[in-house]
Amino acid sequence: MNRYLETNPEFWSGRKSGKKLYLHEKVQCINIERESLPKKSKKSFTLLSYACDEGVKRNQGRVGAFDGPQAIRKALAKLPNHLEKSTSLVDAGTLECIDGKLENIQTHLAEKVVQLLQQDSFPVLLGGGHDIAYGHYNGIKNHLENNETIGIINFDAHFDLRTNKNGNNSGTPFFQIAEDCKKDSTPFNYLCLGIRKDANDKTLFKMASDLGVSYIENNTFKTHYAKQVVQVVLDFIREVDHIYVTIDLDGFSSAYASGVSAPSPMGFSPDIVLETMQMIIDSKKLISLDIAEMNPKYDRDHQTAKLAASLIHFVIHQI
Ligand SMILES: N=CN[C@@H](CCC(=O)O)C(=O)O
Ligand SMILES: [Mn+2]
Ligand SMILES: [Mn+2]
Repeated sequence: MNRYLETNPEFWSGRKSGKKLYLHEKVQCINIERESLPKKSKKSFTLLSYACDEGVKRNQGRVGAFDGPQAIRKALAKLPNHLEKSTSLVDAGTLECIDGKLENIQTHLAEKVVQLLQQDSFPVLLGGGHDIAYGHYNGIKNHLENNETIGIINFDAHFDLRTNKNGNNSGTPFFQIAEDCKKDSTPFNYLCLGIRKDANDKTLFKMASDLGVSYIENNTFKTHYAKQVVQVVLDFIREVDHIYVTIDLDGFSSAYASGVSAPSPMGFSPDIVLETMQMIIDSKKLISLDIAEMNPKYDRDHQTAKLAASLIHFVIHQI
C-alpha cells in the first residue's frame, strides 16, 4: 500500500512577519484528493512530495530519502517570499511508499501530476529516490497531446539507464522511459548534465550511445566551458516542445550536497546549474520540475536541503 497524506500547515514554520514576507506564510496546504487548486491565480506552483526510498534500497544505495521531502520543505519554509500576490504556492501533500510497492506509487504519482497540470499549475516534485522520474514523466506524457514532444534534462552524476528486468529502482527510470518510447514509436529525448566517468560503467555509456542520449561530462559541465554548455543545451531545447527538468542532488559536489545516497566528491557546482536553468526558463518550454535523492541522514548542517530549497526558490521566482 502507498498512501496520500495532506500536509499539516504546522510543518511550515519560520520567522513570523504577519505580511507574508516568508514562504511559510505564503504557502497554502491543500488536500488534492478533495480540493481543487486556487483558481484566480495568474501563476501557480504546486509542491508535491514523493516520500520513497524503496528504489534506492533496491539499487543497493543508502536509504534515507524517504525523509527527503520533509527536509526540503523545512528549508523552503524559512526563505523569503518575493512572489507576486497573484501567484499561488500550494503544498499538495505527500505520497508515501510504506510497503515497498514502488511501481504502485509511481502510477499514483503520474495521476497526481496529470491533475496538477490540468489545473494549469507548475509541479515542483520533492524526492525521494530518482525513481520519482518515471512516475513524473508518465504524468507529463499522459497530460500532453500525443504529438507533443518532451525533452528530459537530467542534472545528475549518473545516466540512470540500468535495466529494470528485476523491478524498477532509482537507477532505472530513463531506461524505462526509453523502452516506452520505443513501444509508442515516439522519440526519446534525453540530455544528462554532469555525468561522471568514475560513476557509470562501460555498459551504461554503451546504453547511452545506443539510445542516442546527449550528455556533458562533469569535467566540462562548468562555467569555464559555458559557451559549449549553452550550445548543447540550446540545441537540445530547440528540438522539443516541452522540457521536463529533473535535478538529482548527487550530481552536485559533495562539498555542496553530502545528503544523498551516492555522493560525488568531484561533482558540479550550483553556478552552472543556475545558468543552465535560466536558459531553460527563458525558452518558456519548462513544464515541470523535480528534485531527487535528498537524504537528510547524511546531510551536513542541512546544506543539501538548503541547496534544494534555494534551487526551488530560484525557479519559482524566475518563471
Ligand atoms: N539513482 C542513482 N543511481 C546510481 C547509484 C550509483 C551508486 O550507488 O553508486 C546508479 O544506479 O548508477
Ligand atoms: Mn545520481
Ligand atoms: Mn539519478
